Amino acid sequence: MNINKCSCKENRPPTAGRSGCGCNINAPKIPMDSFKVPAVPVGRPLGKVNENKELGSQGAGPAKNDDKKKSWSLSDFDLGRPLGKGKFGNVYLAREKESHYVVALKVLFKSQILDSEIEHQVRREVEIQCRLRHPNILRMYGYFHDEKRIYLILEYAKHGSMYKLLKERERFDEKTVAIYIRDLTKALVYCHAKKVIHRDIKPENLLIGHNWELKIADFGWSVHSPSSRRMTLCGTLDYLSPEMIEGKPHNYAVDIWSLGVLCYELLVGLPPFDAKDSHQTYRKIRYVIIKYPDFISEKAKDLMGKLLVINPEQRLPLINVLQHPWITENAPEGAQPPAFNPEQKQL
Ligand SMILES: Nc1ncnc2c1ncn2[C@@H]1O[C@H](COP(=O)(O)OP(=O)(O)OP(=O)(O)O)[C@@H](O)[C@H]1O
Repeated sequence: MNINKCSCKENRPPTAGRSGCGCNINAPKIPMDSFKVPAVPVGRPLGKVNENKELGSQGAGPAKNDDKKKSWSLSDFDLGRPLGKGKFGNVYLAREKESHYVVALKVLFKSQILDSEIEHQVRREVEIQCRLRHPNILRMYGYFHDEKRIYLILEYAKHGSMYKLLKERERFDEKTVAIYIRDLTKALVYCHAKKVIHRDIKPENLLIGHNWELKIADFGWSVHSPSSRRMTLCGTLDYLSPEMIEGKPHNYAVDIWSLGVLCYELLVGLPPFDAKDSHQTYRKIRYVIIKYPDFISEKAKDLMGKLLVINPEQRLPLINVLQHPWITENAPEGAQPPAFNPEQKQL
């Protein structure tokens, strides 16, 4: 096991509040110019974006009516306020000029991507996310690039990241978590049916949409299965499965493990294997040492206990997660996540 600094140049900084690289140094390199879209001049179009004009998260997205114009460019969009800062660039609210469709434009700097040797990761994120269509998966409508930047045209998730919401709320009640877990499970069933393993499910990679629904984002670490790709690890291991931290081959079951970790973190406010250093976390994951606070119900513990199982073959299949009594009782079909407002009391 390598839980020290990884030898790759990725140097993925820890996410606020935890670390967790899981870089993949063995993935094939794909040159930047494989983004075969004509370069467009960089110019910052002016214009005020009214985010309430969003067409809704289930809309078809911005469409190109003009057949002659095969690709997007920055001049197709009015840029609005920054939505957040990522490791390799920023995300802006934007509106497609013709359709007035509101999107999030993720701007990545090519120089940083090349320096960090993560072209393969960006390319994989684009290839995989563009193909997926599910109400609980953030849509990627397309991409374009210019000399210095790559632009990803993403569905706009109005309520930002799950990580931020969890920090504000500290933890969620069981009904809310059951709805998030039900929806995430459905999205993972869909991904796995398309032979995509996400491999990086955690609150930082989940966004909250217009109707407070959960959306899986960030497919940078996902792979098509079967895959011979391995992950080299560095940083904190919070969401990684026992087989991953031990560098063993892994499959779809890694997403089932992280579903269990997520369920715990959303209910408790801290991940189950949280410890003062990564060696302690490693030991806790390896022997599945979990302490449940008194306020966690028996049924919730039962579900988490069936997900957080060392042997990947013995983890509860996703389809059975949807039939588990904790899910069916707390998140019956049609139950939607609650709307939160900052004045609402925490639990
Ligand atoms: N589609 C979106 N809609 C709304 N807000 C978004 C969207 N995408 C990103 N954001 C906001 O921008 C922040 C940074 O996003 P970004 O994906 O660049 O971060 P990141 O986790 O560092 O990504 P990566 O790991 O891919 O570099 C998010 O935490 C979120 O608050």
